[in-house]
Amino acid sequence: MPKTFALIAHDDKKAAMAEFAAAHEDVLSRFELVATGTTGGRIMEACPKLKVKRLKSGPLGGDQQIGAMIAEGHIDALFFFVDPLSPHPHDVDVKALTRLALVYDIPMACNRATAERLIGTF
Ligand SMILES: O=C(CO)COP(=O)(O)O
Repeated sequence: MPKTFALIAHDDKKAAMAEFAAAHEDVLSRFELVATGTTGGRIMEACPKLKVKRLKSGPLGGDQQIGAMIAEGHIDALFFFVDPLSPHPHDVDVKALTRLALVYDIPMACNRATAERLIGTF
């Protein structure tokens, strides 16, 4: 059974996420991928080889959906490029998601520098 990665990026970090995914397209293509709605669309535009299951957009519940998948044991790593310089209306959902990643001890990369190191471990 292939492992599943969750990919999420705040608006100011979506370009970085698309670049990251394109740089690691071959590695990512070996895994099941889920993403919040807009992030998933950007990744698929940048990476024709990747099939990404798109959930709801973050502010409309996508972060919560990924949190639920973590709680149910369906996520093996979380790549969440967080923008620490902008306010987000769904900040409580972001916090709930990162909290569940901590509760369930899921490898979590919240910036590109960490993501580059984490992806190298798979
Ligand atoms: O808001 C997000 C993460 O908190 C991301 O959602 P989108 O990928 O739909 O923009």
